[in-house]
Amino acid sequence: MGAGKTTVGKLLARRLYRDFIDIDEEIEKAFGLPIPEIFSVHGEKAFRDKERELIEYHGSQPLLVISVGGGAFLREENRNHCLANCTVLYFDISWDSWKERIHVLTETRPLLKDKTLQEMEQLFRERQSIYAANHSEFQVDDFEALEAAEYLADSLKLSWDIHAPQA
Ligand SMILES: Nc1ncnc2c1ncn2[C@@H]1O[C@H](COP(=O)(O)OP(=O)(O)OP(=O)(O)O)[C@@H](O)[C@H]1O
Ligand SMILES: O=C(O)C1=C[C@@H](O)[C@@H](O)[C@H](O)C1
Ligand SMILES: [Mg+2]
Repeated sequence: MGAGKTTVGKLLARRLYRDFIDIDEEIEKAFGLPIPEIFSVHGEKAFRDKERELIEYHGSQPLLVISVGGGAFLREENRNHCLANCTVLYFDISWDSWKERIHVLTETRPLLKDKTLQEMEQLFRERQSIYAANHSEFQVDDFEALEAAEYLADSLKLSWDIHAPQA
């Protein structure tokens, strides 16, 4: 959560000439409400069910850059679907860097609401293992968003050049 998937994903899509889909934004459109209100009015389960449905749909479309929400991989079906149909990039951020971002995250991320710093650290650390379900890890700490997008675009292009089927 808050590692930069939406910010960098949007920039990366532009560099790869791909359309960009942000699953959180699609969920908000589906409910016609911002995320904190979806959680308070409909509950987290309704949010997660819609997230599941939209990941299944968009994650099956070709040639997209998709940003999922920070909790999407808590569900095994989401992990399996993305791993089977997409190239999954994990944005790894250290606790020290993440701590600096808390102030911009708390208003819009209901799971951080009313949590102490210690409780946030616990949530941050207990989630690390689920993010091991990926195809490639990217350490975001030392990159500005634009640099991160450029680095990822170059890496993906290089990997496509190396692995492209021979004509
Ligand atoms: N590389 C970066 N360096 C500094 N700040 C960044 C960077 N990437 C994103 N940010 C800032 O961090 C905040 C969270 O970024 P963003 O919303 O892209 O995260 P996210 O991974 O999509 O989060 P979520 O999992 O909640 O969807 C934003 O305020 C954004 O401007
Ligand atoms: O990490 C999470 O569980 C979440 C992250 C956000 O992207 C949103 O999907 C929502 O606030 C939940
Ligand atoms: Mg996001």
